[in-house]
Amino acid sequence: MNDGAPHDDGPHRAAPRGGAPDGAPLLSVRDLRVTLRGRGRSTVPAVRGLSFDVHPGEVVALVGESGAGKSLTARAVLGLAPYGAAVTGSVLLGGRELVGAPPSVLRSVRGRRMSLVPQDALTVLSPVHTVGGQIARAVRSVRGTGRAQTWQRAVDALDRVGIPDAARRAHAYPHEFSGGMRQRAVVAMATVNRPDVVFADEPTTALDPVMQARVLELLCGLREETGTAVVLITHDLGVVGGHADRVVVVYAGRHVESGPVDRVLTDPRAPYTAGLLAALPPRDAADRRLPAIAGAPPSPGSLPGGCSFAPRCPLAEARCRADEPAPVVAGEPGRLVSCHRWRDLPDPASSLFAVAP
Ligand SMILES: Nc1ncnc2c1ncn2[C@@H]1O[C@H](COP(=O)(O)OP(=O)(O)OP(=O)(O)O)[C@@H](O)[C@H]1O
Repeated sequence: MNDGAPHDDGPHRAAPRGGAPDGAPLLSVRDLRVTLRGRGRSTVPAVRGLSFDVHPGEVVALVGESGAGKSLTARAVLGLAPYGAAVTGSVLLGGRELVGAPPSVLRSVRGRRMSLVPQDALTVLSPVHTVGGQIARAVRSVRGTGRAQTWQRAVDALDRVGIPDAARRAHAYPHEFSGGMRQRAVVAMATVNRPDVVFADEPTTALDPVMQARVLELLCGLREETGTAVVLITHDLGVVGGHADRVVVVYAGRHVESGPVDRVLTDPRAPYTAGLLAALPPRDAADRRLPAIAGAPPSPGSLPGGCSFAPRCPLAEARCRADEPAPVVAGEPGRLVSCHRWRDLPDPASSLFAVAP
C-alpha cells in the first residue's frame, strides 16, 4: 500500500551497498502503519502512514515526543512488531519487500543487513557471559567463520567502539564494564556484522553528556568506516544537529516534517517542529525560561479529528480540526511538511510559542 506521498530524497554518500542501485535508497519505507490491539476488540493506530528513505551511509534522525511511535516504527521495519500488531505498507530493503515476508527471511535480514540498538540497550547484555563471548555469538549467528577468527572479529568490534585494551576486556563480564562501556559494547554487537542499516533507539539517554557525545560520534562515524547507514531515534532535536544528514519529525504516529537537518533546524516549516526547536535550551542561558508547547500529545487510542497537533497548535483553524494534512513538498526539493498552514508561519517560527509561565 502506498499513500502516494512525495518521496523524501536524500543524499547518498557512501559506495552503494546492500543491493541498492547507485543513487537508489537502501531502505524505502512507504505508508507504514502499525495497529496495536486495544482493550476488547478495539484497535490502536500507533504508526499511521510513515514514509521515509535511508540512503547508503546516511544518518537519518526520527524525532518526536514520547509515544510518537518511533520505537514501533523501528521494530516494524525489523520485523519485530509486538505480538498481535498489524503491520501494513511497504518496507523495501535493497528492493526486497519485508512487510509480510516469512519469519525466516526477516531472521536472515536482522543482524546481517539491519540491526537494532534497542532503547533498553543495557539490558541486552547477559550478566553470565563475557562481553566478547556475546559479541562472538552475534558473529556466529550470521557467519560460519572459525573460532579464532570469530573471536578476533568480536575484539575488533570492541576496539572500533573505543574499548581500551579490547583483547583483554573482551574476556570481562558486563558488570566489570562502566555504563558507558556497556553501551558501547551493545553498539559493537549491533555493528559487528557490518549491517547496511543500524537503528539506534535513544542510544544515549542513560549516559552523561560527555559519553552521549562519544556514543553519537561513534555511531555516526560508522558510515565513514563501514558505510553503514544509521537511523537515529530520539526525542531530543538538540542531538540531531551535527550528527544526522536528514531528519523526520513524527507526531502521534504521523509524519510532520522532513528534510535536510540544517534546513529543518534553522527554518522549520511545521509549527510542531518550531515548538520543539523553541524548547531547546540555548547554550548561553542557563536560567532563562524556555517556551514550551502547551498540552501533551494525544494517546493513539484517542486521537482528535483532523491534524493531531491542532489542539496544541497556535495556528490551528477550522480545516486543521477537520482534515488530516498529507505530506506536501515544502518550497524546496527534499523537504516535506504535513501542515495546512505551513506557509503562514511567522518569522521567526519560534515566536509562535510563548514562554511557559
Ligand atoms: N507492546 C505494546 N503494547 C501496547 N502499546 C504499545 C506497545 N508498544 C508501544 N505501544 C504504544 O504505542 C505508542 C507508540 O509507542 P513507541 O514506543 O513507538 O513510542 P516512542 O515514540 O518510541 O516513545 P518513547 O520515546 O517514549 O520510546 C505509545 O502510545 C505506546 O504506549
